[in-house]
Amino acid sequence: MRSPDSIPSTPHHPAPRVIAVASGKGGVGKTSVSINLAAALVNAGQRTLLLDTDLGLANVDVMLGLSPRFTLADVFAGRCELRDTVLEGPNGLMIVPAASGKRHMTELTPQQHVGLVHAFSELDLPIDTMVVDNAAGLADGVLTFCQAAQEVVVVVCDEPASVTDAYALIKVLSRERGVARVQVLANQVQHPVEGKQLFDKLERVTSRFLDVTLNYLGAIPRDEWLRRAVQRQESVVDAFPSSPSALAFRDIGRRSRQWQSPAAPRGHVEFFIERLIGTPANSPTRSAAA
Ligand SMILES: Nc1ncnc2c1ncn2[C@@H]1O[C@H](COP(=O)(O)OP(=O)(O)OP(=O)(O)O)[C@@H](O)[C@H]1O
Repeated sequence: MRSPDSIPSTPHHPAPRVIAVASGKGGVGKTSVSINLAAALVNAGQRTLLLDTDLGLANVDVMLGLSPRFTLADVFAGRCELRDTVLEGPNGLMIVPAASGKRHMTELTPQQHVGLVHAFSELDLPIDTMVVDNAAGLADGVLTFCQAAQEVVVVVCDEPASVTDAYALIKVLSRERGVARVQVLANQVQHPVEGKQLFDKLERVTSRFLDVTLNYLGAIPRDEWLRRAVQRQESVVDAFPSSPSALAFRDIGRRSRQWQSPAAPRGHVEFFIERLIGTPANSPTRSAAA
């Protein structure tokens, strides 16, 4: 990555809104949600970038049938700049892929996670929204990317471990990272009521023990069309636009403007912070990702 003295002056494009998708437990459909939410936002006319930060088990590129020339692993190894990793996906969706199976990529230091967050301020692309697909679990990288986003979407499904792990994630984000608002998305529901019941269950505990506001984004049905789309290496939004899950994603994407983003930066590590506060990019932590 570039050294601080070769950083260009203030970028031309306004700061995009950053949505971090996380779940605590693995396998609940977080990557499917990230891909389809990004595709739905593109459908709604937003210029969208999908960032895969699952540095140990990346799969956004595989799920979309893309063959990246460079990934984030190459950025950290100094083989390319962050901008070189950006791939063009379906309908102009931009994608920054991670690297699968590179064990050392899961061992990045907290400074390197922060460095990656700051490196995005230099990426002067015309983006309205960036969707960040996180790894499962509560590792430092997940917490840093969620903390640095304007919105955190926690994906839950109707399994006890999913609900307890989602609660554990929200608790750490709230108590240790100052996250004050979390969007909850129920996935793989059998019936719309099930999604709201899951949300109510989570909210009952968080409102009792944590200082965090939960907002219910809605539910994505368990849908055989989504599985077929995965097999075709496409988003269900593009492959089967009138399927139940595609309609639900499009509805959530359309409403995303009303999630009430905070107007001002929160004053800690944040994606595109330099652009939000309107000063030239110049952070000593920037070179940490190099
Ligand atoms: N709404 C849904 N309907 C049907 N199948 C789904 C749905 N959401 C996800 N799946 C299926 O569940 C499986 C896991 O999904 P996905 O890889 O998105 O989960 P994940 O939470 O990102 O997993 P991990 O954290 O382990 O990477 C996939 O095979 C996907 O096809």
